[in-house]
Order: sequence, then structure tokens, then C-alpha cells
Amino acid sequence: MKIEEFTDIRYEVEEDNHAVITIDRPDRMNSFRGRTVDELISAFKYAWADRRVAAVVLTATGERAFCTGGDVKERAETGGYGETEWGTFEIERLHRIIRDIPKPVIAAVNGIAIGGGHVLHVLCDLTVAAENATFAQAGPRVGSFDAGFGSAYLARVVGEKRARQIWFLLDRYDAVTAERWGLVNEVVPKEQLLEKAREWARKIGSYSPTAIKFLKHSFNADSDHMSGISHLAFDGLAHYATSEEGMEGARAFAEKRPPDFSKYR
Ligand SMILES: CC(C)(COP(=O)(O)OP(=O)(O)OC[C@H]1O[C@@H](n2cnc3c(N)ncnc32)[C@H](O)[C@@H]1OP(=O)(O)O)[C@@H](O)C(=O)NCCC(=O)NCCSC(=O)c1cc(O)c2ccccc2c1O
Repeated sequence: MKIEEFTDIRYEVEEDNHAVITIDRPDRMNSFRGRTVDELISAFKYAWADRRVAAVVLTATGERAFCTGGDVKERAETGGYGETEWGTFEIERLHRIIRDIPKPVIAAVNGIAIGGGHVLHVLCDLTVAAENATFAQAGPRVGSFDAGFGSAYLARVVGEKRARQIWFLLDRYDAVTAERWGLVNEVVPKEQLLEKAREWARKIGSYSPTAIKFLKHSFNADSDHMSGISHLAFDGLAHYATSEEGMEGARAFAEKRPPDFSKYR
């Protein structure tokens, strides 16, 4: 997909040194649909191929949301995430490209990161958060789960007890707690968020790209077996998310009522 065709994201190369990818669906709290995911993959490919780009910043429009995961309203209406370039919902490929691109990816979290949006920042190499940012998972409330990197790798990052707490209690954590848990590298005032991410990108751009590339691959190697778990998890999720139980979660969200999962116990 060409950059000028992007509707759900923006892609810019800043100061000939780093790319900034901005999720731009503020009316849906920067949730993603199939098209958003396709555009994000294309943007990461552009950044991968562009020799000027040493690091990638992933952020979103506004101060309310970084990314609220899948577009639950779309899912409640249609049972899926809308049309895509190849007819498939490529979220797993997006996860892979964030890990595989041989350049550090910095999440600049400008608001709530929840559900699949939380998973995106977890997968990024570094996270800088605005003071107003919050962090949460939502799947078991809306009929979804990420039993791949979103849970297994999360446990690597914050530890088993905290990862289970995040997924089983579905509470929202503030930026200071996230930093204390090691989920976030640094918390800054919201006015300084993008500048801090760019400062890191510029710093990375002054170092040897080959050394950085090998380090990223090395960090990934130890947890890459989780890809197999991810394949299983996403195939399972495709069935679960469209089941009656899964759809009860999405419909309840769209209808602004608590879900009733009692008959599935
Ligand atoms: C994010 C919130 C906690 C914010 O709550 P708050 O009370 O501040 O605001 P509102 O709830 O009133 O929301 C304002 C406005 O935005 C709409 N909105 C919010 N989030 C979404 C969303 N994800 N999709 C669509 N629309 C959204 C909301 O409806 C309001 O609209 P109005 O028209 O009423 O003004 C809270 O909104 C919240 O909990 N949001 C839902 C978070 C969530 O459940 N996300 C999805 C998790 S599941 C997921 O991400 C997922 C990922 C995958 O990779 C999948 C892969 C394959 C299959 C399924 C997948 C999947 O489900």
C-alpha cells in the first residue's frame, strides 16, 4: 500500500533519521480495524527498507488513547474487523514485523493502551509514557484473548504474577505503576512525550546500525519460540472471537451493558 493511500495512520520520516508512525482514528479511540493493521504493516516495511531510518516511533493522535485494540464496535456489527488488502486480518504479521524489523521500535504512549493496543506497546523495544497514560488488558470482558506474545512475553517483561494480575483482573494501571513494574522505560509530562521518543531515536541513530541490529535479534532470539504459541493462539482466537461466547463480549460493549458469560461456565 502506498503512503499517500493511508487513511488510518500517518507515516513520516523525521530529520532524516527516524520514522514516526501515528495511529490516527481518534473517533474510535485509535482502535484498529483490518485496514489499520494493513497500513501499519506497510509503514513498518517502509521504515525497514529506508536506509535513512535508524529507529521507529509508534504513537497515536490525541491525548486520550494510544490504541484501544480491536475496533469492538466493528466486530459487534460485522463479527470481524472489516475489509483488508488480502482478505485476512493480519495482526499476527504486525506483531512479527515489530519484532523482526532490525531497528528499535519505540512506543510513545499518549493515553490509554488497552487490549490489542497494550500488546503493541509490550512488543515494542522501548516504551516512553505520558503522565496521563494508562495500561490494561480487556479480552476476557469483550470476548477475546492474546494467548501469544501478549501474555507469554508480557510475563517476561513484568513477571508471572503481574502478567496474570493484568489479564485476570483487567484493572487499569497508571504510568507510574507501569514504570515501577518495568512495563515502561520512562514517564514524562505529556508535552515532552514525542520529543523524548525522538531524542531516543536520534541517539540510536548515532550508533552503529549493525551493532544495534544484532543486539535486537539477540534480545528476540531468547523469546522467539513464543511465535509457535502465537500461531496456535491466533488460530484459536479466530474461532473463539466469532463464537456466541466471544460475540457476547463484543455485543455487550457496543450495547453499553455488562456481558453475561454465565451460561458458558
Ligand atoms: C478505552 C476505554 C477504557 C475508555 O473508557 P471511557 O469510559 O474513557 O470511554 P468510553 O468507553 O465512553 O469510550 C469512548 C468512545 O470510544 C469508543 N471506543 C473505545 N474503545 C473502542 C474500541 N476498542 N473499539 C471501538 N470503539 C471504541 C467507545 O465505544 C465510545 O464511543 P461512543 O460512541 O459511545 O462515544 C473503554 O472504551 C474500553 O474499554 N474500550 C474497549 C477496549 C477493548 O475492549 N478493546 C478490544 C480488546 S480485544 C482486542 O484488542 C483484539 C485484538 C486482536 O489482536 C484480535 C485478533 C483477532 C481477533 C480478535 C482480536 C481482538 O479482539
